[in-house]
Amino acid sequence: MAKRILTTARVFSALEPARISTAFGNKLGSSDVVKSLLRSPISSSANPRRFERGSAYSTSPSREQEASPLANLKFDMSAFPAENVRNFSIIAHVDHGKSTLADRLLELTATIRRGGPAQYLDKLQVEKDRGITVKAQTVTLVHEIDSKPYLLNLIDTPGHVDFSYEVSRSLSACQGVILLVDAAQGIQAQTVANFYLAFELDLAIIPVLNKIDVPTADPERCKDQLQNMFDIDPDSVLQVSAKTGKNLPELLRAVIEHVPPPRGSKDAKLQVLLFDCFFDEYRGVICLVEVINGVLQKGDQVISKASGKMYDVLQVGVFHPEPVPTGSLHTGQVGYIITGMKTTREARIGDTFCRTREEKEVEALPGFRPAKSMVYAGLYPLDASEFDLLRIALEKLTLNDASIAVAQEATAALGMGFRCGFLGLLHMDVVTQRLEQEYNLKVVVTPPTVPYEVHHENGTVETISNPSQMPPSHEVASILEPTVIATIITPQEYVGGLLTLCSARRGEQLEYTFIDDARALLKYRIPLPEIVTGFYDELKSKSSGYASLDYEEDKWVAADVVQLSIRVNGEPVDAMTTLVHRSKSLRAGKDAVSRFRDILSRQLFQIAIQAVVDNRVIARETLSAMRKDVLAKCYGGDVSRKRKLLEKQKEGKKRMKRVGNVEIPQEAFVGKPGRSSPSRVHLAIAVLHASDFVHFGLRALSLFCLARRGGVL
Ligand SMILES: Nc1nc2c(ncn2[C@@H]2O[C@H](COP(=O)(O)OP(=O)(O)OP(=O)(O)O)[C@@H](O)[C@H]2O)c(=O)[nH]1
Repeated sequence: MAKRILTTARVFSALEPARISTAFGNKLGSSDVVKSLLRSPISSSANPRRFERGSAYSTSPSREQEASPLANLKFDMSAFPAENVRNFSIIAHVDHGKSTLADRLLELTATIRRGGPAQYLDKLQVEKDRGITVKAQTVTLVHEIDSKPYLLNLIDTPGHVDFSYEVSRSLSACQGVILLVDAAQGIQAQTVANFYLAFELDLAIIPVLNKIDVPTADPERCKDQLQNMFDIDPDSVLQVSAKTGKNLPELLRAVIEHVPPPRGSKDAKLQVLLFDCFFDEYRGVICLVEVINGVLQKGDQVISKASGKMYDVLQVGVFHPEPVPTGSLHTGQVGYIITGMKTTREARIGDTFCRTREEKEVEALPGFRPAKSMVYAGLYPLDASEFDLLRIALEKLTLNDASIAVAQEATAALGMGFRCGFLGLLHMDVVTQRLEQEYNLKVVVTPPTVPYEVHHENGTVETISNPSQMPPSHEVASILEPTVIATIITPQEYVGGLLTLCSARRGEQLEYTFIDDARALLKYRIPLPEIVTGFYDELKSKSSGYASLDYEEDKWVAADVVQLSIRVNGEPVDAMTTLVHRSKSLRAGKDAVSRFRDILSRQLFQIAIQAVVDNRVIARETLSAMRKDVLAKCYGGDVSRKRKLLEKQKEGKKRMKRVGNVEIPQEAFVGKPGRSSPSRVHLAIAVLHASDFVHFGLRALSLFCLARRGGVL
């Protein structure tokens, strides 16, 4: 099928015999021609202030020392007409080497010094810790070929499925992509998804095999896969090593020769696409833009086509790799503008800016669909007194990441907190890690759930993201759940296990093809709730880690969904309420009560843990009472004395059962995301159920009194 669709793909023959005599590592970007295009150094006062610490673009002093001396020079943007501009992106599956390749390209063009920190563009602490890209980054490079200077705008994109929205947005500011494939791993699920993203946008695609230095690399097999899947001519595939730098000058030449220049006209009326933004503590919102037509200058007054608000352009610049003010951006160029916007909510991604006086004559660009939350979870401060700190931290995080949806909520078990919507489980994990690292906040995360569309008997429709808000079943006409189209690529020997997994997860098979003689591609429509409950982990374990997964949202379908609640000694634990498919409710109920039993510590009285669906107990576990050996001090064989002591103990326990309450450790509330559990979300300290420490004090006191009155416990 892919073959049929893709016969017209604009995949270019990337390779010609290397014509660049400069060896890898030469500072091409600082050649005389390039230098002449850079104006004199700007004064230190005009130097961009360092961006907010912890923000997407924060820089540490060591980073600045590593940055190119050219970062302190001012570009003469008019020296780069549109035909000398190339806007391109690197797209690939997770870990296929995008950020490493970006590093090498930055070094090759003398944008940063060689031997600096790895993955230069991955600036968030969480990106460095996990070795993944979360936020797309834009950087402007200057490169000279055949004595002609080019301005290259490179966007490094994330590879994980959660951030594919970020990729699609970034691609709208590009005319071409480097489709990077790990030569040892071959095509993976995100390779396919990203290829189609670029293909649908009609971008030039430069196929590149990376990691050819790895002994297990098999470039020929990968070329076959590219041909089978995407109809790419094997001779057009470039082979590089981002690690050693092999063939990278040729890659830059291929970009310049095969990515078309931006199509806009410098004489047309100003039209600017806003494709991303982030917040800087000192300068407010920084908008990342591509000038589609005309020339944008500092001091211009522009208007947003989406909101009708007017803004003065206070600063214009490019990232090289740190922000460098340029005073203007010309047709086709990608850079940033500062307009004095106060919040990132004001900057509508996909918006068009034009000159205020030309508003009527300039059309709005098509824009993007808004980011949608796929997974919801409750975030509660570990220490209830930190609620305000959590609110402030979430406000700050959402300034830089508008894809997090936040609404305040409260539960009896965990107190005040927030119900947050995320792009996926990894996104959720990243946000909780950032709360800890950047704001020193420890949070409890409840089990993730997906939104459901509830059609009421009275004809109204609402989307529910909190399971405890599900109306009683007699008020509900139908419930719809979201589904995704999942693409799985796996070595052939694991196909059987994965087919079983997909059908156990209520999947509907759409496609089953082979991408070469050893690997298969499976396409399934799977309900999203099945994906967020450990699907990825199971997929990896069933395929010994070899299968890869990508998914995109699909339609909403009717589902028999029920509310599963957990009761401890008859008291519902609202934070543990979940929505599950009826066919899975028994299994889920049994799992939940047995997990609870393992987590709860035994008390001096019996604890009943029940799973309830439609007011019916479907699973139960009983945690027996801890038994104090009241006979320990009773020497000799006086049976009646022993019996008396045991009777007293029994009586005491009965009374305790009535008044006693149960400590539920925080671990019980922590969600078990499918990909990786929020390990850093502090399971160490047990928190008290419902009421906090004051209540606990009172309870301890009453237990103590009881014990005194009962004589024996
Ligand atoms: N041997 C070898 N290793 C490489 C090469 N390119 C990248 N790597 C390694 O592969 C791993 C992943 O590289 P990254 O650059 O982080 O991959 P990525 O595609 O940016 O990852 P995400 O942003 O998470 O999607 C790192 O350990 C790199 O050092 C290469 O050409 N050869």
